[in-house]
Amino acid sequence: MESKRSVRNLAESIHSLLGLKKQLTSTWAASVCNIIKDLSSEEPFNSSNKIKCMNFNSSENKDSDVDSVISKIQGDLAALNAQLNQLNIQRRQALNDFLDLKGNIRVFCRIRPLIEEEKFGDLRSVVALDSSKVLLKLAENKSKQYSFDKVFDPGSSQDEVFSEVEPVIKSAVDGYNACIFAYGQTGTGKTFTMEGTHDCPGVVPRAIEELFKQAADSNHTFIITFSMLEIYMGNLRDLLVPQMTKPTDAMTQCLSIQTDPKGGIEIENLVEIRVGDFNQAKKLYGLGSRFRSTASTNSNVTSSRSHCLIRISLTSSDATERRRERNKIWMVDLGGSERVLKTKAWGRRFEEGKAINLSLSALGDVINALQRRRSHVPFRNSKLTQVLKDSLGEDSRTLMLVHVSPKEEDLCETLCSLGFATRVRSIHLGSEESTDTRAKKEVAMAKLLEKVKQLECDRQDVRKDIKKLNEGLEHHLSKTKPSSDEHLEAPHSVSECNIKIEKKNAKDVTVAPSSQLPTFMRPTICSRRKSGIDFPTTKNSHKKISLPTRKRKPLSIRAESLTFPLKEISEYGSECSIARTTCLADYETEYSQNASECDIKMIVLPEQEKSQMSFGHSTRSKAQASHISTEGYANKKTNKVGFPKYFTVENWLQLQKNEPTTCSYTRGGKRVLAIPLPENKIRYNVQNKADILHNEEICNYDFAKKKSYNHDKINKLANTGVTGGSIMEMVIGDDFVIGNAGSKPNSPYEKVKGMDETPGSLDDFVINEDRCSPIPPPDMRCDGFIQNKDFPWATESERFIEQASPDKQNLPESFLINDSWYNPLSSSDMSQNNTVDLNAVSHVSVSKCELELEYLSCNTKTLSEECEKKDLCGFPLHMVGESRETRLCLNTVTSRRALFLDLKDANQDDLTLPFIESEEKICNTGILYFLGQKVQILCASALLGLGVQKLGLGHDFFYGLML
Ligand SMILES: Nc1ncnc2c1ncn2[C@@H]1O[C@H](COP(=O)(O)OP(=O)(O)OP(=O)(O)O)[C@@H](O)[C@H]1O
Repeated sequence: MESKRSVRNLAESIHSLLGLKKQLTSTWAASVCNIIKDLSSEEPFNSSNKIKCMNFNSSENKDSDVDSVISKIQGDLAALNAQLNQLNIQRRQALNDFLDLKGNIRVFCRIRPLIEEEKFGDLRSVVALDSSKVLLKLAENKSKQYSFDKVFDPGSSQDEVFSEVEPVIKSAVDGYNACIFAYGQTGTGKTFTMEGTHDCPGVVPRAIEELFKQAADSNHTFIITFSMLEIYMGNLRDLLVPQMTKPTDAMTQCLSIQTDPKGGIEIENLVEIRVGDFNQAKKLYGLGSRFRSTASTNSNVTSSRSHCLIRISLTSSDATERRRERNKIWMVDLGGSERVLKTKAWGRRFEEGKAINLSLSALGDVINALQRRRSHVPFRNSKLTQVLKDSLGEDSRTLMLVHVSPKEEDLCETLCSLGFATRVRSIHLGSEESTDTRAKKEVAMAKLLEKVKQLECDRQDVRKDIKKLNEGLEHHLSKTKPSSDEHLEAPHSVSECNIKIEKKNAKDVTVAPSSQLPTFMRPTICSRRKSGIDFPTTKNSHKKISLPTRKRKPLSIRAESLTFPLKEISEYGSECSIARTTCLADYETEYSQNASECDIKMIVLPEQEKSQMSFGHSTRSKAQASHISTEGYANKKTNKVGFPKYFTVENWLQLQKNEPTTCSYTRGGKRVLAIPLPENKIRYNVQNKADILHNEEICNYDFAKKKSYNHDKINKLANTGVTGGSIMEMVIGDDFVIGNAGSKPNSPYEKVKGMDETPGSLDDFVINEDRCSPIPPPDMRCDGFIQNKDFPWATESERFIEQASPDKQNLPESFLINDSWYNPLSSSDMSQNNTVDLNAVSHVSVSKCELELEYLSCNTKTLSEECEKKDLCGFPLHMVGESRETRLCLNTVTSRRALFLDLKDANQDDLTLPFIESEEKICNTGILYFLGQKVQILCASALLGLGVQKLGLGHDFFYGLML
């Protein structure tokens, strides 16, 4: 009887599936496969079987009953999933109709309430007439009216604002790009709307929360990643990576904007962290907000001095009905427009305001061009418009929240803001609608919204049923005795089934020949097939891989990034990802609705770009570590490649907290990654081999036994972002080299290879280890450097001690350097007391490099006096010298060094003026601090024998010094 019932259930399931054939997906297919598999284990129901059944013992009977129940549940599950998908489609359709009626670009206006101290005058220039109109009082008997999609009066709550944003977030779950930005005069409440406060969270936290909710409700597997950046004075800054604030911090590199042939925008080097839930995203948001550039101005105590952009990317490879496989939401808190005359900003504040105004006017130009449907839209005029390019077009949802101040004195600014917002709004409206049309539209929209809500309720009910059935299924499965391993591994639910496919295929990824696509875009296996490239050979290549038939998708569909869990590979729980990998549907790429996860996820990597893969998009300090790829250590023989891994949020936050000095740079044409190592694990012995190799934590290399090193451990460390005081560096490429960051003077590695040569492999090092000798380093140059405060030999005393007494025995109390006495014991006191107490150490030449150090003899009180004596200016920064080299003399209390720095690449005109004329201003701008840090790094690197370093500061920087 049970068997018959099962067959009937199956028939029902198949019937329901066929009825909804359009929505068939691979996950459904997997469910049906399970049912069939279970049924096939049962014999056909005939008389002989009946006799057999009669002979079954009781336990067999019981098993058979349970199997039937399982089959039934699975059948029901398949039917419910079909229903759920149907509901999803209907909801999406209704939502799209609703948003289409509303318009792709919607503009809301929020009027800030008067704050306590402003209430005194209570002269309001702008008032909300109704939910869509504002009235601006221009003069006694003159006013102007503006219409918007929604007007939020001063009393409106964050809830009310978000209720209007919500549909856009829902639409983003359906694969639409979205851009929500807050615009307005400084101090009008943009940050309040976007970020909110702890008690009244703003749009960003609410949107992220909603996103996770919607993603969970959608019955699809999503990969959600979080990035945050700011555009400060025309430069992009990653807000998830702290900017350099200490001399020992890693140098940061620029983010660059890339455009694909279809106009899609990607930001190279931007840190992208996978977030599993709202709380994780919130933590990252908190981290990013901390690093944002804010300052007090006359208009706002905590004025944002930059545009802050939050990007949430969603990827779902199993939701074929989504608009795109990978889409993104930008949430932008624009810097406030301000009239410099009014804010009386000067110096840096003035420059910031200018940069903000410039980019806002570029945004205005773009919007103007879009509005007039010009053939040329000037996206390239500012970084802001470049970044938002693909989110401001027709195929995306744009939401602008214009903020205005109610104060009469802000009338001019309010007029500008409202004018700008009206222009934006007219992009989609063309001419103003009649009241009748508008009323009809409102009714239609209300109906659609009601329908969406109803469908969401239905969806919720179905999901509850699915949950119950899944629990029942698990319960019954646990009762059944596994008959084979295969049975044990049978996926219990649809989602588990997906994961299994992903895991399996992740192991089978291989390398394939190059393609013409830009760095951040790679063809999929599909495009390889089409272009005649062989299917990759895998570990299991003897097994023929059958590919499902493919259907063409519309050309506009693009799969940009695919990520999948690889739990058994990474014990840190981080997810493996083919980050920044784009396959364009119109670029030789076939895309299939029915393609298995395997097909989509096998990404072809050009051979010569193997080593770039993990770094192509993460050339910046900690971003390096976040995306470090096992492929950096790929075994050449097997050609096997791993994937870059997203940092887990916890690891990332931990990393920021401990402020490690992870850094990457290029040396001798090789990419070098320096990662922090656990504290107290490395023994420093200048006279010996690369100390790093003695560290059991890092590698098993034993010099005596010449055991080989351990790739895995290094990989793990790189991926977990172990923090601590010491650093190892490695060259990422065909092989890797490890050595000591900071290039210890007597490093055998340097001795063997020289810093200006391509670093050798570890084997080179081992072969030559006997030749190491404590000879001072050769004259060296390199493109980058890393310095860590915890390197004992980074201090002058160590270095001089080593020079004076290599074996550290019989240390002299002081020793002579160039006719001056240096007391190593006094150095620590000096730094603590912030005084300069050296006994006139002058002109220490570090090897043959072009950098000279001069130590001054003075203390804090007599600093100026001493400087004058030495014919130096008493001000913190002064230019000395002329001729071929520009000599910059830094003489700060803390650095207690003067440095003659080679700045020949810098523009002389830029340099001369500020240093001589604007010392006070320099102090006030804060740039000096930054420059000081840089110079300190240079000092330290000179002491380490690294030679001349470039300052890495453009003309903009020096221009800034003049302010
Ligand atoms: N709707 C509101 N309700 C209560 N307080 C508000 C509201 N809008 C703004 N404020 C308050 O006004 C002040 C300025 O707001 P906010 O910093 O968000 O302005 P802003 O537009 O982001 O300024 P800037 O462009 O200079 O960064 C803050 O103290 C904020 O709390």
